[in-house]
Amino acid sequence: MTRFISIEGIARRYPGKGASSDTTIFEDLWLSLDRGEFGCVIGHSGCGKTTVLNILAGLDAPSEGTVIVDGKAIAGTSLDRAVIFQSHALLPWRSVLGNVAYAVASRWPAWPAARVKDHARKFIALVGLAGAEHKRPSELSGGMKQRVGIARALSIEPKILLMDEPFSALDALTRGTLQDEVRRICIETGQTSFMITHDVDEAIFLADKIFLMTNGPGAVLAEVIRNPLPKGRARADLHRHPDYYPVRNHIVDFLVTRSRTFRAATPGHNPRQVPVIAPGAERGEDPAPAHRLAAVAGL
Ligand SMILES: Nc1ncnc2c1ncn2[C@@H]1O[C@H](COP(=O)(O)OP(=O)(O)OP(=O)(O)O)[C@@H](O)[C@H]1O
Repeated sequence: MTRFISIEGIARRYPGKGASSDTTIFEDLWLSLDRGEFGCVIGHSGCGKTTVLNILAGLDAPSEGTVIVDGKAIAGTSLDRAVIFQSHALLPWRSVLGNVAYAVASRWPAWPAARVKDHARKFIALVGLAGAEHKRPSELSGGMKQRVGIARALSIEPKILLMDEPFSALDALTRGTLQDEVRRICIETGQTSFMITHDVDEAIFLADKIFLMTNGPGAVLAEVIRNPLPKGRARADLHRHPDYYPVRNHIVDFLVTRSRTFRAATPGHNPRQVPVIAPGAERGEDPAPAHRLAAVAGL
């Protein structure tokens, strides 16, 4: 089956200082997403999550391996891949409309100004900022700025939305509201998305697939969790679903212990055949071994 995003055996190494050998941040990483899927990467600081996202964005290049998006190997940045960072990076001298319209005009340079503005307004409304089009970034709250960042990224109708901890700088209430909006928009628009988070609940709420990375250096993709929660899940009720704690406990156990010991404890691990598991999918049983799916994370 052809995957929409296919990361094929990538590694990232940095040269060592002086005579010392190279440092391998992660290696032999294989993972894939189908069109319209939402993937989240979880792993400890330094395992290379941002590096993977930067490689997908074309901002960095792998030392080995290839990334294929929609059938083509990526080379450099592209408006097909939009990135939302933790800090919003808005142009301070432009209004909300100006910031989003700037991206739209870059994507479709031949469009007349009125069409660019109409298109930008549609996405500003989609993130709940209708009425704030004329405001400058200095007049907006952190949450509103991040909404502008989301509108700007979505307005160019990217093939992939890449998000690097987009909500981590926001207060809990705003974070929750924006998680709801991103989920709604991604489902409504069929947006393929790849996100880094340290927040286990955020991953369980948003993701179809959760990629668990071991600690770096020399990190590997250990497992892929196929989220067993129903598509129509609501954030407020997440903890009431019978599959919620099995998934959460599995991820937390991984982060607390197995992310550190995984490589030594799993000598037969095949990075191309990473287990795909759905903890708790058949309720009340020991999750991990019982529900290993036959599928693999790579090709
Ligand atoms: N230019 C560089 N030269 C050497 N090492 C680098 C360079 N850039 C990044 N690294 C190292 O690569 C590793 C992975 O960095 P990365 O930011 O991808 O990790 P991360 O998992 O996203 O971490 P965090 O969760 O803290 O954001 C880190 O140990 C970092 O020090």
